[in-house]
Amino acid sequence: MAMDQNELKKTAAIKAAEFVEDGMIVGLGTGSTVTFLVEAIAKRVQEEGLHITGVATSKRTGKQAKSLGIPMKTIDEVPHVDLTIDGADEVDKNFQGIKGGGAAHAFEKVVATSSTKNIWIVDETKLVDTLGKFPLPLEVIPYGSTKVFDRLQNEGLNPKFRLNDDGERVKTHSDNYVIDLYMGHIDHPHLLANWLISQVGLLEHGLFLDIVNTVVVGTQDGPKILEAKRA
Ligand SMILES: O=C[C@H](O)[C@H](O)[C@H](O)COP(=O)(O)O
Repeated sequence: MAMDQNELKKTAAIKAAEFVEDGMIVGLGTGSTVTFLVEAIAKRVQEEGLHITGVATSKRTGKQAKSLGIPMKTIDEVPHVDLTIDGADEVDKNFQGIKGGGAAHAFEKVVATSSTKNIWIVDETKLVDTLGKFPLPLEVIPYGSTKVFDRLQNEGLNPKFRLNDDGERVKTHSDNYVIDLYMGHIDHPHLLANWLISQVGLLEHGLFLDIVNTVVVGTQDGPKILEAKRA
């Protein structure tokens, strides 16, 4: 019987947990795939006596990891991170990706860019030829956010403030808004990333470029480890 998306995510997460080694400081991403990862790492901590320190990228991940007995520190309390494992919303053939479906991309990028190695865990439906079908998340400070929004609209980037089920604007952990760009396809991710990050008031975007060299993909034939051929 075919595995559903959640089962595929779980197989990728369990496989990726094998990359964690004794003594490591491990960045733990955010999202449904990472929930399986945290369970798998916690199992190794409990059953194998694996000693690690976790660094969470969201309150949700931190709470889960702590409750399962993984010793945790904040990103500001550790000198560096050895390995970060996180989910992603889209990954292209060059291992460039979109993250932030759960609005955690700013914290995730802080941890990822402090990490010696980064691994993504995804199910096979997230592998794409061109990024951008998944709306690109931005984190924008509330002050002047309509000005940022207007600029994005004038550039034809099709922005929408992200709303919760009550119709209110979604807030990140830093109390900022999320604007999603409904672009359909992103032909030049680096150019777009550079333009976005130069916009005042726009704190961070969900393009994660040249960050990951290993992707563990949950497929119907089992988890597959993809390695980028990057210098
Ligand atoms: O902000 C959320 C993160 O970037 C997630 O890693 C991403 O959205 C993937 O989430 P999920 O594993 O739930 O599909």
